[in-house]
Amino acid sequence: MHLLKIFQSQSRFFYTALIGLGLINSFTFSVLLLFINLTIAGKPFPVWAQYSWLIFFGLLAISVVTTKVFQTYLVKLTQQILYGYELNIVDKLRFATLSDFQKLGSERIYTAINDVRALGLVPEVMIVIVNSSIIVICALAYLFYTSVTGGLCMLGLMLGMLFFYATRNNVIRKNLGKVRDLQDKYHKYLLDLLNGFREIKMSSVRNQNLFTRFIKANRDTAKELGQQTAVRYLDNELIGRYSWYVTLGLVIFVLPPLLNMRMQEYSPFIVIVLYLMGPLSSLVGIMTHLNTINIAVERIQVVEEEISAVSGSDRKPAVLPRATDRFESLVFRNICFDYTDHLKQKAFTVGPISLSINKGEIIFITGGNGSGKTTFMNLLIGLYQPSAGSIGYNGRAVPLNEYSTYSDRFSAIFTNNHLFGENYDGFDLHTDNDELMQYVDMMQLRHVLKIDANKIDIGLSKGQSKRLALIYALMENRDLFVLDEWAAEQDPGFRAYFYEVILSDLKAMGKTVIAVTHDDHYFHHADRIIKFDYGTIVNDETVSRPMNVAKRDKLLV
Ligand SMILES: Nc1ncnc2c1ncn2[C@@H]1O[C@H](COP(=O)(O)OP(=O)(O)OP(=O)(O)O)[C@@H](O)[C@H]1O
Repeated sequence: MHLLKIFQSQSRFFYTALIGLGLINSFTFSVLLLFINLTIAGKPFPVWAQYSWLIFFGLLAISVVTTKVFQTYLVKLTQQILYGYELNIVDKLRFATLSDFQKLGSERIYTAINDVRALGLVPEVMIVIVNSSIIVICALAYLFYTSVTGGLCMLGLMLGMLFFYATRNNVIRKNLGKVRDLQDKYHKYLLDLLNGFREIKMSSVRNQNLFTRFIKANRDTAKELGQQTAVRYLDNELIGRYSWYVTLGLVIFVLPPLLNMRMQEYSPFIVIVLYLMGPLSSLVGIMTHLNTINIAVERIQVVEEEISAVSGSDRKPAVLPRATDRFESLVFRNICFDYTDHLKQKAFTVGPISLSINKGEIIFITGGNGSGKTTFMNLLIGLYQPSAGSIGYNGRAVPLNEYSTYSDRFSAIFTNNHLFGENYDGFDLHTDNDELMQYVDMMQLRHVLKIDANKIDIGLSKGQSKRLALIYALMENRDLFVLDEWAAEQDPGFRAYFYEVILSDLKAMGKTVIAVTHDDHYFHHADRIIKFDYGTIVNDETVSRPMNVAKRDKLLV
């Protein structure tokens, strides 16, 4: 039923079209049945008997055309829903906060998008269900018209079969649900294998355990359940088909003596039993697909609701406005962020943090492992929303619904930065772009980067990929640079060049840089050093930065 509501919500003509198809086909199938029985009984068609062949083929043509029109409408509607769901999930996802996205888990998103594909089965399933059910109803009605007792017998038999199938189908659905849960976990293990390939290769125990205890165990259980389900389905089909032959036998051998019927009276029963065989087996056969669709719809809904809840679509601006004002100052007022465990209990709190950052400052963030540096950076750039406190940008408090535009003020390079395979930023990536080539030279990558067709090849070492990320950051032309251990992967020569040349160049360009670093050897190149411990700032001091021009010139050679 839920599926029907989804279709109606997408097209207000859906129920009308469904009822239209139902009425036309009910009429067609009833008349066809009447034709068959009258022919067997040797009676003429009650109206326009001389044109009966025309009526027969005319009705068939109407039914084919109606079904074809409905089918095409349904296919279009299904594809619209299918692609709509896909885009909707991705669209909502991009407005989720980072912490909510991390809680959701990427494997859930992958499987939800896979589930959406199951909706492609809807047109076939719906046409079979509508047409087969109409034939069954028409045949039953005709039987009642012929003989109430016979009709009651047949109805009783069908209800019995329906109960039998419904009970068996419950078990099948539960099994399919379990298979689907196993699929979620399987995706998770696969992501571990693909993302942690190096780590897997480095431990034969880990390698073996991942395969045997997780992937293989998961697939074995799924296979077992899959086999049970397939056997049950086939048993259903087999039982359905043969019980119908048994019904035919009862109609031929038991019904006539029991009800004292003559051949002319019970021949309609035989015709109807034969007439129903095809639709009934189609209905039983389509149950597999129907179950798959229902499970997929349930799962998509759950994931969609979860994504809706975290995406804050109410906070989503229709069009993201670009940040145009230049940076002057930023103030953190008692900002806190709570990490919660699976019971929603506070596990770790970063904050309260109060500080101010002014234009042109070079700030180094230091502190031991787990002291809260990354969390602070994520709060600073608006990826995490604080649980308490407020951020002031250029003297104005930033409301939650402006976080996405607030984030637009920063160019951030994370510890595990990701370079995109496509030019999503729309940069001008051609060798005749002087600005680009100036930054390429600044990063000493002129002979390393392959710049071609408005793209830059991303097959680079970690250090080089961070340099390319800095080129992109420069091309974004934002005022605030946030770098998380950027220099850690650079060779000693380039690291020195970064602290001694690049940072001062950024400052000269009017940039404000906030960088997490452990390179205490270069701390004197900062204007300020902020130290974190146990989630709070324990030291915030201004440093004087000596200008060593001779050394700078040497590094630039
Ligand atoms: N996703 C998370 N879920 C729960 N707690 C977390 C999560 N991420 C971080 N924490 C907690 O927050 C604390 C601070 O983490 P954070 O990553 O900000 O520290 P850090 O100083 O950047 O550490 P490192 O230098 O090791 O990256 C950690 O000690 C941890 O207890």
